[in-house]
Amino acid sequence: MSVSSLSELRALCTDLPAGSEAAEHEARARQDMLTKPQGSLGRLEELAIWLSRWQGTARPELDKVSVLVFAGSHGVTARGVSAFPAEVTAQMVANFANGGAAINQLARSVGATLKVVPLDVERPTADFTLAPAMDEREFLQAVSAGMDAVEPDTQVLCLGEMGIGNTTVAAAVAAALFGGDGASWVGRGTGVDDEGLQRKAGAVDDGLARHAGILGDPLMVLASLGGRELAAMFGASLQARRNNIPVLLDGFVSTAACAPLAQLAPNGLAHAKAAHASAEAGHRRLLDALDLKPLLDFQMRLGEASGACLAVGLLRSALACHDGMASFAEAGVSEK
Ligand SMILES: O=C(O)c1ccc[n+]([C@@H]2O[C@H](COP(=O)([O-])O)[C@@H](O)[C@H]2O)c1
Ligand SMILES: Cc1cc2nc[nH]c2cc1C
Repeated sequence: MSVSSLSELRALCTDLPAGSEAAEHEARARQDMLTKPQGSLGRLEELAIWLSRWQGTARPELDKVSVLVFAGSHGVTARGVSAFPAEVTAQMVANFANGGAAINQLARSVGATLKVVPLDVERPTADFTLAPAMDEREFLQAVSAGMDAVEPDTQVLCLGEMGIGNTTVAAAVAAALFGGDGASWVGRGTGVDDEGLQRKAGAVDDGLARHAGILGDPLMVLASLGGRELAAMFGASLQARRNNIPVLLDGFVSTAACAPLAQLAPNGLAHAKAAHASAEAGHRRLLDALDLKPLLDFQMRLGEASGACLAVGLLRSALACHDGMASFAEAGVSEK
């Protein structure tokens, strides 16, 4: 689908389906009949019920798990904000294609299909400290690419990215959406030293000052301070919602990219779970601001949808119980 104006995109974001309350209700009733004290499987129960709501059935399935990794390049890398050179983004796209990256192994290990979508990686966005990262046309193109990448029969979507410099970009987006200065949102990303960390905070502060006039508009924030892969993840999360597809968010960058949806519509991210708490400094604060509780805390800070992929195993375990357990009546076990 090609979104041709910001107003069209805004309208799409405010008219979102809410999932099936009936399926959620039925799934909860089933959980309460299974041979365990009610609630004793904790968040595993919640996951099965969440999948039921968004798949619209009390017996959800995970035969088609998709991992989308969007890649983009960033003008702000000129400010020395990453421990790695900008060309690593294109090099890693080649590595994904050759099957050599972490996400290739993780996706295979959980039976997920991996699609990598490079977005003009040879043409960086503008440095957001000097100009809007993307103009409206470029932004809408990236959002549309994200929407188009979502296959409607997907049963769970893992959303991730690759883009040298994008933890600075994500910090700028988070600061613009939720307030606070650069220093309060930046982290070490791929491993910058103390001076690099200061350069990151300075870049975010300069970006906030340059774009002060649009900070109240979540879509303009994403266009002006974001990047193509962030815009695409936003588009993919929107398209997933339009198709009632549950989403696993990955780390700081993936969460920041999708955060505007929560500001544009009440419960805009109800179809999404935070798969993990990234080791990137700002992630917990961002998750708190969005009222998202991470499923895992593995000190991961890779990106690539790696954390999201890891959480697919939890979903499979949740459904194994939801599907396979006997009820008290079936098993002849006495209730309390
Ligand atoms: O999303 C996260 O939590 C995350 C935390 C640290 C690093 N990353 C990945 O590292 C790259 C960005 O780091 P940097 O230092 O270049 O801003 C980018 O390719 C991300 O996928 C991602
Ligand atoms: C090697 C490398 C792999 C990555 N994957 C996601 N971000 C990355 C950053 C680097 C530097």
